[in-house]
Amino acid sequence: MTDAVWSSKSHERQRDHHYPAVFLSLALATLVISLIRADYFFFLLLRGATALHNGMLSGVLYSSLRFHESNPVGRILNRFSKDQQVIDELLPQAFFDSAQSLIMTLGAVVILGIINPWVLFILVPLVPSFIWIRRFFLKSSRQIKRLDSVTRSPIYALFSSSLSGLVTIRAFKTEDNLINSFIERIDANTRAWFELNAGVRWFGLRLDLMTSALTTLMAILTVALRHQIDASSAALGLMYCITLSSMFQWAVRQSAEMENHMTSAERICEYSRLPPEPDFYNAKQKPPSEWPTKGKIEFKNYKFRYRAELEPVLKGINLDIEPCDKVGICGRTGAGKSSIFQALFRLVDKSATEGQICIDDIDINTISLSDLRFHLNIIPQSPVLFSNTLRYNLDPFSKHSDEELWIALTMVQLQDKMSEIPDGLSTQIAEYGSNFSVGECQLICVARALLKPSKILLIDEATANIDMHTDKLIQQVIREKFSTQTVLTIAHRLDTIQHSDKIVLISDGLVKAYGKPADVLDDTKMTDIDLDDVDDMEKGAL
Ligand SMILES: Nc1ncnc2c1ncn2[C@@H]1O[C@H](COP(=O)(O)OP(=O)(O)OP(=O)(O)O)[C@@H](O)[C@H]1O
Repeated sequence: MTDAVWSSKSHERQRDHHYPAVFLSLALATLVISLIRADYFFFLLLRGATALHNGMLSGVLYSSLRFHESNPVGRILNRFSKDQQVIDELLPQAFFDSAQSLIMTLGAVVILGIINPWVLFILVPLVPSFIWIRRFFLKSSRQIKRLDSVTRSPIYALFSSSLSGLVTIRAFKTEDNLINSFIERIDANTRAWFELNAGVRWFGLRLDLMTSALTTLMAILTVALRHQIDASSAALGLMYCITLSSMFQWAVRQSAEMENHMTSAERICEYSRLPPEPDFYNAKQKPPSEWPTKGKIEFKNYKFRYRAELEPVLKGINLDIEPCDKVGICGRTGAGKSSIFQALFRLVDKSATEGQICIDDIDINTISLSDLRFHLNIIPQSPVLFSNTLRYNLDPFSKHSDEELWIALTMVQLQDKMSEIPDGLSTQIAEYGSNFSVGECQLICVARALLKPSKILLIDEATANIDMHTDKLIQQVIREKFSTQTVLTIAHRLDTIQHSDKIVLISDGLVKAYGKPADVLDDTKMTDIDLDDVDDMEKGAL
């Protein structure tokens, strides 16, 4: 019968003309569908990975200070590097493989069912067994995967802190200790990684055994039913069965892998959902765009804690700072000087504070953080420079001309140094400003502050690493350039603040003295002040 069909003229014509056309059309359709699929898949992949990354980035950037205090930088870097890499590369691959293999497996099962329906009975116990063993494997592999991710963070943390403290490590000759603790951390991470791989092999072996059982049973069935199935169908069935074994095994393995990789997505989403600082953009009232016009600052019985459960570090500050005053803040280490600036920038949650701080009669708690911080100017204790050009570091929002930037550099005595560098304003500043001295970095920050129009400037020991002569010049520049602004300066050296309009002496979170420098330093008027503080101040050692 078959011979008759093969030899029939119509079939020969079909074989010569119709079948090649069908095959060609199918091949072309497959090509087009594959291209569309690949394109769409990469489009989805990019969108998904970008959305997850951006969500995590804004979660971290808008999170509170508390989050950054309790999470070492290595932990954050781990999520931005390894977890993001899993989302970018491994998860899509596993998803793609498992989906494709599963669909091909279904196709193979349908063909097997058509050739030899008895095979479908074998699948009845096999499929639940596959599902059960997959679930069993996933229970432990997910935990081990989490362990793998968690033990990687300390490696990043140690690496980044070792790089920034390299000079100290070499000076104290503790390279060996560092290397040993590095090896310990890598061992801890490798143990988790090894266990994960051992688990994958264990799972793979069980899957291999189960699919081999399927092939064996199929072979036995084919032999047993040899009279009912023709030879070509039997061969086709066996071939599909062998392919099905490896394909189904791969599909199950990759789907399990996919679930394991989802722990990275889970970790990234966790950072996307970090609670942002409250009232960042929205608040009870919006200050006028020119606010603060005068620069008057009032502290009214102000108490400040770093966390609601901690003791207050500012214990009831009462202070009236008049517009345009230059106020020096001094006190012992840990007295609470920097905390005053943290309070002005509202770096801790409102619930951890009591009392009021008013700037130009507006309670800073009633306006949004973005409005408040936008209108304050600060030169921080440790200079913050970005690895970008000098121009970017001076004027990140490109609001000034090159001429204005050079004027600012001239004011901080940096013009000679910078004009000697061939690239001038386009000089690349290395990470943390490591290609400049700490003093020079501080001067760049002072120049940046000079360029920002703001009625209030806060200076946190910004000239601590600068020689006396330059310090004096900078103080003079600040007095002249910021004559119409209110300037609060924290200083350890008395010289830095001796020309201030007023001096505040902070002791144990309270204002111990406030007045003209001469008055504050006059022993007769300070009977209630801790004289040790003044002695130390006069020695320039506070
Ligand atoms: N992030 C923080 N979490 C908890 N407590 C903190 C934090 N930062 C500072 N403190 C505590 O608050 C107190 C005041 O610290 P603050 O930094 O304001 O002192 P300071 O007078 O500026 O000291 P220094 O002159 O050394 O910079 C200190 O006892 C310090 O231990």
